[in-house]
Amino acid sequence: MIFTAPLKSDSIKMMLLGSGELGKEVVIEAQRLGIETIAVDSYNNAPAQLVANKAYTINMKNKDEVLDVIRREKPDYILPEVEALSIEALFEAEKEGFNVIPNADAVNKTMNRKNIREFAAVDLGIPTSKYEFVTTLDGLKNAANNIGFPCVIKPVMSSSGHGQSIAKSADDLEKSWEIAKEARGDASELIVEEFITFDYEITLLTARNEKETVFCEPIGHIQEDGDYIFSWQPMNMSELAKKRSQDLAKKITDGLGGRGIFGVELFIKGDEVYFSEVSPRPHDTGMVTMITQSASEFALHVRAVLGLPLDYIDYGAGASAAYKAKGDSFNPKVDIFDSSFTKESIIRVFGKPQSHEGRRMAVALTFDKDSSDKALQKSKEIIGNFHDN
Ligand SMILES: Nc1ncnc2c1ncn2[C@@H]1O[C@H](COP(=O)(O)OP(=O)(O)OP(=O)(O)O)[C@@H](O)[C@H]1O
Ligand SMILES: NCC(=O)N[C@@H]1O[C@H](COP(=O)([O-])[O-])[C@@H](O)[C@H]1O
Ligand SMILES: [Mg+2]
Repeated sequence: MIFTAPLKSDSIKMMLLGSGELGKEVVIEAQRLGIETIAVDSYNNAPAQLVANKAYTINMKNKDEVLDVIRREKPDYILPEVEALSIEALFEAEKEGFNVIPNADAVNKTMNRKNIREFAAVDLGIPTSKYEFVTTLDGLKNAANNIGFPCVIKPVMSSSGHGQSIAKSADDLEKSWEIAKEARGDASELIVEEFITFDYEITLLTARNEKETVFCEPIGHIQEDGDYIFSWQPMNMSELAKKRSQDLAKKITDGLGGRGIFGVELFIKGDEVYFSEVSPRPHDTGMVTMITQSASEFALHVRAVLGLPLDYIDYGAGASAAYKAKGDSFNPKVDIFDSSFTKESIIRVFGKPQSHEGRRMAVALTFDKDSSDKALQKSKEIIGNFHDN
């Protein structure tokens, strides 16, 4: 195939539905290939809007508003970047002939834990934790009893740990019920999951188009309150666990179909691999690829979307540490010492217009040719030296 690059940026259009830190990097990579970018989100000056050709601020959960920007701009590709958006609009857009990445059905399946869990466990026969779905507090109590303690309770629609809790005993269930209600997604239905005492967890970035599927080296990560704080690549795994992880990722991404990169989240215990969930888009833990790979997960996403070859060079080991705001501000600032800028580090400040406690605002990326442990240590040191202004 020949890729005819647009030499001025108005002949291929990509629209991002969601414009956070991940979308910002996608926009930059698309623009590097001459593509026109349109960044849509529910607040002004979202990170990707700061760098895109055009920006729209709309209610992303409103079908008509989403369809309106799509019909007005007529993008060649629509890239959902957040989960909280009108899925009806994506189905309708697809019906009208627009190209949703990877496809509306995959976005629908992955944005709802019930859909993706049943697709993986029932339709594809992939190993997962034990699970039940509930809609009432009594239902939750029953399900937790069946599954056993500790168990993990999550709204079927939520991300970044919102509304999620671990119940250690029956006494915790009412609190878990309340926590789930506060979630930003649809908290009317919950999943109760067996707590997997994994040795470690990974994101297996998997890029696919019609011609090939490419796996990045596995990314290990640490989550706090259901949100990632550190990631490193490569995660040292047994050959068997790695092979099983790749086979599982191939199965789930082939099942979802379409073009793009996917973040397949897996729990590993010995050589056993459990599927947790999958993002049909770049993954936050995958920001580390901006320092470890010649083509980051964002560049691979853009290439996969365009149907271009997905090969790249692995430079070595790296790590990422997320910087989260300590307080609320309309003029957020952070002090970063000179010593954070080394030949083996990259600092990315997202440019979010507003901070609130716990909001991810920046990331430190570090490189170490041979050791992810050393890279991780360096990223922890750098982030530990960030001071709220
Ligand atoms: N069944 C489980 N057993 C053990 N740990 C779990 C389980 N489910 C979730 N966790 C822990 O909580 C983290 C977040 O869970 P999950 O990925 O389902 O939520 P999320 O809100 O979608 O997160 P994100 O959007 O950041 O990927 C997991 O990465 C894992 O560390
Ligand atoms: N785990 C999903 C994830 O990391 N998504 C990333 O966070 C942004 C929202 O940030 P905000 O909540 O600070 O607005 C999203 O737009 C996306 O870039
Ligand atoms: Mg997750």
